[in-house]
Amino acid sequence: MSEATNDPAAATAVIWSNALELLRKNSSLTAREKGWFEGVVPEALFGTNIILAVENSETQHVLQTELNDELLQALRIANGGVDLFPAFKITVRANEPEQPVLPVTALSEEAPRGDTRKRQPLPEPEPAPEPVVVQQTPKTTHYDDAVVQTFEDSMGDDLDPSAAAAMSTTLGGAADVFKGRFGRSPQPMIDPETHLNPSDTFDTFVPGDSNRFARTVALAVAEGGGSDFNPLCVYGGSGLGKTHLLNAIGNYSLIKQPGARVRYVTSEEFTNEFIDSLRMDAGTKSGSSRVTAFNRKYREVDVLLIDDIQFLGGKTETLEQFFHTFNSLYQANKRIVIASDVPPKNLKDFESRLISRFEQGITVDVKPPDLETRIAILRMIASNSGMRVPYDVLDLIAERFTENIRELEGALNRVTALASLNGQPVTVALAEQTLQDFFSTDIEVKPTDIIGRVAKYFHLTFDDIVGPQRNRNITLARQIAMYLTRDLTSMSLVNIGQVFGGRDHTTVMHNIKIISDGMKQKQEIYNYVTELTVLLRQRNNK
Ligand SMILES: Nc1ncnc2c1ncn2[C@@H]1O[C@H](COP(=O)(O)OP(=O)(O)OP(=O)(O)O)[C@@H](O)[C@H]1O
Repeated sequence: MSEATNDPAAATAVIWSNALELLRKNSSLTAREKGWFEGVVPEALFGTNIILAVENSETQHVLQTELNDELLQALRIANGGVDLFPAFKITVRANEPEQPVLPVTALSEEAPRGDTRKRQPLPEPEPAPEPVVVQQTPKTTHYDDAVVQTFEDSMGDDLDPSAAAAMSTTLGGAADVFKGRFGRSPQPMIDPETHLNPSDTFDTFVPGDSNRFARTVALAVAEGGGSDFNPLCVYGGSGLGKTHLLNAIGNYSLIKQPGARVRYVTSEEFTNEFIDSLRMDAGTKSGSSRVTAFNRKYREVDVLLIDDIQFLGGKTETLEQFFHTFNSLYQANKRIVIASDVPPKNLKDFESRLISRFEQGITVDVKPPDLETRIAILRMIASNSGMRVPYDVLDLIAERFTENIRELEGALNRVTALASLNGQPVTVALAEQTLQDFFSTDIEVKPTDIIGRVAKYFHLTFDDIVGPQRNRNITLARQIAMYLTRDLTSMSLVNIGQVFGGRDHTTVMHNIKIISDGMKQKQEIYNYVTELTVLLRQRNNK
């Protein structure tokens, strides 16, 4: 990878460990072939060369001939897409018993062909380097014009203009604050064509031990790298960065190949679009024109990124459709990336033919981040938000929220919101006070509880919150309910949209952002969210 670190030894070790991991997962190599790489020790980087120490001339010969292509490919990917050539050095170790013994490999009980010498133990893992980011050329597209919105603009998605104006009045100076003190508020927009979120890039994805391999492979896929990674399946728990990685692949693919047809879709959207196409065709005499259009839309992309695939389980017709879409893209060498909450083999109610196709490529996981990574993520978010947050506050949040990065973000947002409202600096005491109700993160809250509780709080009905009405109070209540649903449950944006009367996930995202920003600007918004959170937590504690 092109991960820069000031320590050349650490950089060499990181590149080799990523390359080795890729070679271990390379399905075109047998276990015996993979064994040849296990005793290799990376020594140094010199320009475009990496010095690899091997134990004997036979290993060197095999790596330079039979396994040369695979080695070069892995090194190039691990080096961030830049060619890196191996230079071999044979190390003869004193005290090495000469008698032939079976090799020790991390992968297999089989010995690599012809290797009869004892293998060197694997090098001690290097300490994790400081998180660094891949330098990515900023994308200059129409987002640049679209991202900037005033507070009134930002109310627009779910409000008519008069209601927006009224709302702005109710919120007092909020609109002015948005335009004034904080300048123009950046509001990332989902690209209508690709459905990508331009904020989710490799630049903003902090690497750590929990996700480093997933990120390396994702970057390789975005670079257009090896067919061994097709399809790429990313799995892991909620809020650990799967959606972020999918978007990063899409965004980076567009940088590498500006004309590429990239499409991000959740499995719910895929299902809904398919059902709509069937329903619309049923009402016409024009044969299967809508289904044909649906097929064309998904079978003519260069990169298909499909999120939350687990939700397709048991949907027989949609799965059948997806199977054909998958085959058509796969055969045309188009890239397919899939995210799910479980590894492919554990996907429920999926036919084995589809699971085996998923397993043809590479499967990587994202795990809960360790403390250092959580701190690095919080530092990045804080620095991007422009708020001054002392490191001890970030450390405190990182220590308390361990399982889910979305919760980390939510906690930091609450702390900075309160500080901003009160014009106070962010301190550990303030963070302790703000977060005391949120430290227990294992309480399950249902979206219907949230909607019911928010409705009652604002003297409205459940139907008002999920219905189409756009008057001021209802809109605010609905936005707060959406924010709380995202904050207190692990539901995806698409699922939240469905619960809230079938709204689009971009509308949900937009409304959540309004409340997240509003909490920093307006005391009553902050109070509503805080009081409702406490009420919901108490209610669910009983
Ligand atoms: N390594 C990371 N660096 C920076 N931000 C991250 C990282 N991982 C996740 N995030 C952020 O955490 C939040 C949750 O991540 P994301 O939505 O990608 O999770 P997910 O695994 O897709 O969750 P779900 O399964 O619930 O949809 C996002 O705002 C994302 O940008």
